[in-house]
Amino acid sequence: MLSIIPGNKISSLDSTYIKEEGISSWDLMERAASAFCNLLFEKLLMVPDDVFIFSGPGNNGGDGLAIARLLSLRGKKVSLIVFEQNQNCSKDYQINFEKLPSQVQVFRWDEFGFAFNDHDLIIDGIFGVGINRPVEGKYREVIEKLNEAKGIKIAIDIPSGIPSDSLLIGIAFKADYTFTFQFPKLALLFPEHAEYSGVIEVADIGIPDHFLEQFGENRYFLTGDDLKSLHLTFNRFSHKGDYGKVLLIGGSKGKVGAVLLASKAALRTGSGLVFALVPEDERLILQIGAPEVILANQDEIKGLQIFDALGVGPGWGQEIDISFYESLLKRYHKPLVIDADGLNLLSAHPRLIELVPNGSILTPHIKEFERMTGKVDHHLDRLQKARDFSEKHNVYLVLKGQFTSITCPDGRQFFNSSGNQYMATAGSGDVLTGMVTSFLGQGYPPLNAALCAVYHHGLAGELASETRLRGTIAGDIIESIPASFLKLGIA
Ligand SMILES: NC(=O)C1=CN([C@@H]2O[C@H](COP(=O)(O)OP(=O)(O)OC[C@H]3O[C@@H](n4cnc5c(N)ncnc54)[C@H](O)[C@@H]3O)[C@@H](O)[C@H]2O)[C@H](O)CC1
Ligand SMILES: [K+]
Repeated sequence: MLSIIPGNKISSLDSTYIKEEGISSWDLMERAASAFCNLLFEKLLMVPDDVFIFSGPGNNGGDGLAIARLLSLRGKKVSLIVFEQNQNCSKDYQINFEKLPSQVQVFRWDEFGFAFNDHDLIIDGIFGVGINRPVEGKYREVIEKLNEAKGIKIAIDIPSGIPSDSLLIGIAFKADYTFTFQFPKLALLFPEHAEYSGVIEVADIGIPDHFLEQFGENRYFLTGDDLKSLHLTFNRFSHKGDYGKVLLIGGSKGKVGAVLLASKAALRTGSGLVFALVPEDERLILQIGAPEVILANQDEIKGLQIFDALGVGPGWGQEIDISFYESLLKRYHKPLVIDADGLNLLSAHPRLIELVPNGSILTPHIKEFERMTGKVDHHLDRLQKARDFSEKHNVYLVLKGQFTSITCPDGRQFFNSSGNQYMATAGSGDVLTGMVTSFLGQGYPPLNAALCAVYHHGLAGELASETRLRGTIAGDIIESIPASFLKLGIA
């Protein structure tokens, strides 16, 4: 799995890697530049003919120079805008400057006119992960102009101004796309930086995962390549029991739809038997909405251990009999999934959190999370609080949002790459609850259940929204779950 390396370790990673590979730092920069160009032609339907590249004094600027050469050789009209005298720039910057073809027009930043068209391509190679202070002076002036400019904007590695692992102070380049090298830098995953990063694409520069791992700090980026090995395999001799028996508990007047969505999602994720416990008056709605779901009776609720997994909380409301919740937590000893009001009730009755079985999976959105842990200042703070909470209570924490994070009791943190903005729709979280519960009930270890559910949920959302865009609803995500399995080749 792709490790996320903190910015201050990237130069030791580079130097150790190039030594081991027997290549030069220039070779690695060349790989980076050509990976960037390949992504450019892959991701943009039409690569503009007029390209403007802004190169700062470090290796991010050096990448810009190499990209200028490669794009010029591919017939683009490239203008290069520089800030410093060559002798004040990094070694590989200087080498690449010497290699520029004569067709590339070079401007000093203060000689350049800043007149762009809609179809121009602007590439930001001003600063990368080596930024060490807020952007001021000429750099600020240029970035402000670029942020106002027309054209398609792409950041090399990270938008200039964003520090690799912490919160932006001051200004930064606002990119439509960020092509980041080998792994996403942590700060690209912060919601505070969404308007700067644009669409994030990872450009593979050939450093193997096991090598990255040595420099990482237990943070990983979850991609489709990781998924297959996390799945259990079933065959034609498998019977209903193998696919697990799960129980979803929730629903209240007007909110039984949440349990309906979670139950259907559990069925589509492969659960053999899905039971639901909803208030007496809501049973009929559930049964009509999903005939495949079995309504749980009192005996089943008494003997909870017959269930392989429980999903608690969707649409539950805050008015439930808290002693029932308490007895549920006392009587069920396997990991369970807690969402929505199940979490809000834990915040309102903190003594209950001590009863949550070890290894349970809690799936809060940002507001629910704050109710559990107190006020959060920014995403980095949130990620730290997630680690503290998971460790203290021995639970897995799935923090929902763009790049949903999954935090383990041992501190490992995984960031999901699938999903899109169209999934921010009512009931989407209930679908996820049903999916996690389903995987848990099928016998997946809690971490794998969380990782598989989160990734498939995102991919199903992407597939559902292909034709429905902003009209995508939670039910569409459920219907696309099988297509997500199919896409990853999982039987
Ligand atoms: N393995 C990889 O990921 C590779 C990354 N590459 C690229 O290299 C950059 C990082 O390069 P580095 O030289 O370390 O830093 P920068 O280019 O970001 O800039 C450092 C440069 O800028 C000065 N500086 C820093 N902050 C400021 C500021 N606010 N104002 C003015 N000047 C500032 C600093 O003093 C230095 O002179 C990485 O992002 C990738 O793009 C390689 O290509 C190889 C593979
Ligand atoms: K940059």
